[in-house]
Amino acid sequence: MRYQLEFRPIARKFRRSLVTSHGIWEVREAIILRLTDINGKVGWGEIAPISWFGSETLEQALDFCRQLPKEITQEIIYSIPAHLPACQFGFESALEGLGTGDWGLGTGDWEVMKAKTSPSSPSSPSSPPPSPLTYSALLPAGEAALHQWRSLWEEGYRTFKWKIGVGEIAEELKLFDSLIQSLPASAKLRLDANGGLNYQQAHTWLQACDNLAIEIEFIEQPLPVDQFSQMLALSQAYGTAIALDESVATLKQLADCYEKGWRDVFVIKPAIIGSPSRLRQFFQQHEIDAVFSSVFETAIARQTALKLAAELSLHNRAVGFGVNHFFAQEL
Ligand SMILES: O=C(O)CCC(=O)c1ccccc1C(=O)O
Ligand SMILES: [Mg+2]
Repeated sequence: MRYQLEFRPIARKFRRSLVTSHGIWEVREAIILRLTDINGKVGWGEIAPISWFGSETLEQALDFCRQLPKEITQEIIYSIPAHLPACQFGFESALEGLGTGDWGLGTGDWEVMKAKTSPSSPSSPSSPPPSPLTYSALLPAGEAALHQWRSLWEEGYRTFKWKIGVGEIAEELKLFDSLIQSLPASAKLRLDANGGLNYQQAHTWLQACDNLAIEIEFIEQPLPVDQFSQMLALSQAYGTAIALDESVATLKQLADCYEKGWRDVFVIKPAIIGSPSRLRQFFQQHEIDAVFSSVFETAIARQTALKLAAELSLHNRAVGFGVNHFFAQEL
């Protein structure tokens, strides 16, 4: 079977810029692609790389799309190289979705699709859509988290994630204390350092979490990717769980970390990890404690990512897809 390929770059501006220990992120760029078979059946895909996280760059993804013929085959799609993981995801999910109309995305039209995936569209709700999954809401970094959680709580979120390793540690520990004090007892909180702590600071944070009366669900990626053995030591030294995220950005990294003995939490970002079929294979072979997470994709990649989450997550972990409040407008 041959599929006609079309693709378009898109850009969406964050309502509030995303602040992590990697810096400030203002605009989410991605590529939307459409496959059409000879019967006119359409499949949508989205390539949403994050190069600072370990995937290809948007430019590399665009170059890859541009050098493809106008008509492509399944063989081409399943042989996309491992250094283009977001492309593997985008093309494979378009192929998988061919002719399906799940979640009201079953349109063949670019303009209709554009409206459906825009942040202001009612079909990309800011509250979680009905599904067996529970959702975690991403709080803004710094002090803004102290009041922002309330509106998210009202939308129905009960799990929250707060970025750390962004400001001064003493200041952040104070804010953390205030946040813990103000959150209802039934709320769950996870912390995400984006690799921004040093070994000493990681000890300080884990100690602070272990000392609380309530449980912090986990600390995500406390140390940089090259400090795997230190993170393994930390995960054995503290009661608070540690989740790897940047360390397992791609399937190869996921397999490597598992091989090297990681049995704590794994954050899985389906849209950048690589081929969905190989991700399924990995989950068939290994029972891992996985948390599925967004990369600020549109409803197109989100649909496939959440389908994978519903299929593959074993443990009762909220998925990190409560992020729509970060988006405002299309560019
Ligand atoms: O996982 C979540 O809860 C929200 C998504 C998120 O934090 C994120 C989104 C884009 C890029 C990196 C990250 C991250 O987890 O570090
Ligand atoms: Mg993270």
